[in-house]
Amino acid sequence: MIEHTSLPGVILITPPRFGDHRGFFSESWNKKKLEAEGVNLPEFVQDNHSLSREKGTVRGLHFQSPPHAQGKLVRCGRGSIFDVAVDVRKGSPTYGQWVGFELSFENGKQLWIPAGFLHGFMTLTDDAEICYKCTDHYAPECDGAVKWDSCGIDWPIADITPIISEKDEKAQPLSAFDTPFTFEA
Ligand SMILES: Cc1cn([C@H]2C[C@H](O)[C@@H](COP(=O)(O)OP(=O)(O)O[C@H]3O[C@H](C)C(=O)[C@H](O)[C@H]3O)O2)c(=O)[nH]c1=O
Repeated sequence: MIEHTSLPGVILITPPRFGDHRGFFSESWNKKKLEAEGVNLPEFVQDNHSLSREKGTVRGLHFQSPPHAQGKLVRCGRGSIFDVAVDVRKGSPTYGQWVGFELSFENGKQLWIPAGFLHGFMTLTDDAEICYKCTDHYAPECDGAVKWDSCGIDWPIADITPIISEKDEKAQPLSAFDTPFTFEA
């Protein structure tokens, strides 16, 4: 159920599914069971849900700066996405490094992204829905974005002009980004 990634702190979580002739049941979030596997996540205070209608949509790379930095536990409830985390903590030995994974309704995988990492995704199907838990509330004054194609990410659908928001269109490249996060060893 737990897979640590090449970015320490970023974790893949795959809750078990109990299938039967009707379909399946899964506990999509169970604090006690995760802690039993040594995964202690901060308290979640807000759940988000977004739908991206078309394949090739990119949302991100986003963050909220302190004092409202957010950790996120992301899952894909319909369709499929390529979900990405980028380490932007000042002083981190993995600063600027990224990991990306396919999260889908089919594979049931979830990605835990701690505060101090950028988060973004590219949809691999039409009608991709994500549901994600956040460790702090939305704070527009702390909301920020880094240009989706400025971190060397190997996005799975190459040579496309993704569908992105006006905010993401205007985002600054990672090279110009002055991170508000520090690395706590
Ligand atoms: C994030 C957020 C947004 N909003 C409102 C603000 C806008 O009127 C509207 C769309 O917001 P935005 O364009 O920022 O939504 P996304 O592009 O999906 O942004 C999110 O996508 C990336 C991948 C993330 O990880 C963040 O959670 C978040 O930045 O929802 C709220 O009311 N509450 C919220 O928590």
